[in-house]
Amino acid sequence: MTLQIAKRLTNNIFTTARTPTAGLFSSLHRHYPSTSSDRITATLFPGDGIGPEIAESVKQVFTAADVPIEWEEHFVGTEVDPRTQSFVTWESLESVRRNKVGLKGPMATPIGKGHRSLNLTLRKELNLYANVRPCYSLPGYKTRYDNVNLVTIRENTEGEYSGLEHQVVRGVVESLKIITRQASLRVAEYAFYYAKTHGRQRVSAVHKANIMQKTDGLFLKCCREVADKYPEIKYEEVVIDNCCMMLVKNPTLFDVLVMPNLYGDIISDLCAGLIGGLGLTPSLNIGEGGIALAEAVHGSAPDIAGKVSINTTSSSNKRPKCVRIYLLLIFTKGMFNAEPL
Ligand SMILES: NC(=O)C1=CN([C@@H]2O[C@H](COP(=O)(O)OP(=O)(O)OC[C@H]3O[C@@H](n4cnc5c(N)ncnc54)[C@H](O)[C@@H]3O)[C@@H](O)[C@H]2O)C=CC1
Ligand SMILES: CC(C)CC(=O)C(=O)O
Repeated sequence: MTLQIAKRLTNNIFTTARTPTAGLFSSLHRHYPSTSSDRITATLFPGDGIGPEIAESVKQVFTAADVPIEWEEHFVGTEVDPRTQSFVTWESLESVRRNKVGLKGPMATPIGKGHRSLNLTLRKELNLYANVRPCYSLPGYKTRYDNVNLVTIRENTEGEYSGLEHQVVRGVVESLKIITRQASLRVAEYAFYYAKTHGRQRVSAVHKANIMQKTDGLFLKCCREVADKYPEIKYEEVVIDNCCMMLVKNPTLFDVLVMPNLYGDIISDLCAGLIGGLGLTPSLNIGEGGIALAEAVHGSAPDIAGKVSINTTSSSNKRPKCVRIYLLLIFTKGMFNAEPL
């Protein structure tokens, strides 16, 4: 039944998405076995703000669709766990490590104060090194562009989000941007492997190496090294500011984009805007050892939480939110075609 629903939905949705649906279905087969005795256990973090509302819909959809899945629900703790130095508990991390697959709602982080970001804890502790964010125009959903079909792949563990900030003297603070060869190579490897296994033609590395010569320079060097191993994939480099302009002017100029952490955070929101908003874009955090933790691109949206106005496609679109969430999962399951490193 799951596959029938998936097929009907994807036939409607993916006709213009030009995604390799055959691969999508084989991956669904792999991950949703046909016998109900083979149940998948997945970790579920309802998260904050609109997160619990979304999580509730996911559960309802999966129950209605008879998906053979058991949710292992985990909530953010009320006290800092000394083992993680975060409100994310050690038991939650162990659940994802054990199940290898999970879905997380958005988690709020206070601005400019407070505890270690919950998202950063998950990404760093679970080594979720690549954040894959596909962005496709949805048929029937009119925006300025009809033909967006790109994927951003964001380095997810370091860069500007290393969480290393301190005061040098009063009135002067420093934030360290860390770029390592190891993390840059593995995200570049993932991007090229993803491009190859998804029939994509081109990988663009997004950077600001003209100014950040050492950090972004190393990132580019790693991308070039990996590019040499994939002669069949066209490789190019685009400066981040120019990339923003090109994306807004003509998103079809891009295929797969790989970039350091902060740029990926910003560019993926920009891309969501191209196709209608943050309610439309899924993402999958890929970790070492085959971990895959799916989440939406958006945050906890405190401004609309509890108002039953979560925009899952758009306020003017009548597609129910549960369908959108189901699609999100189908999208993210499709990403399993690229084997994690
Ligand atoms: N992966 C995660 O868990 C993320 C968490 N955050 C956290 O979320 C909190 C709120 O962050 P914001 O900057 O406000 O970003 P946000 O993504 O939560 O919201 C930005 C705007 O988009 C709207 N929006 C978001 N999701 C929507 C949806 N599904 N349907 C309709 N409208 C939607 C919101 O109403 C808001 O106007 C912060 O604490 C932030 O740190 C932010 C981004 C990602
Ligand atoms: C709060 C951030 C670390 C998360 C974020 O902005 C994102 O996932 O896009």
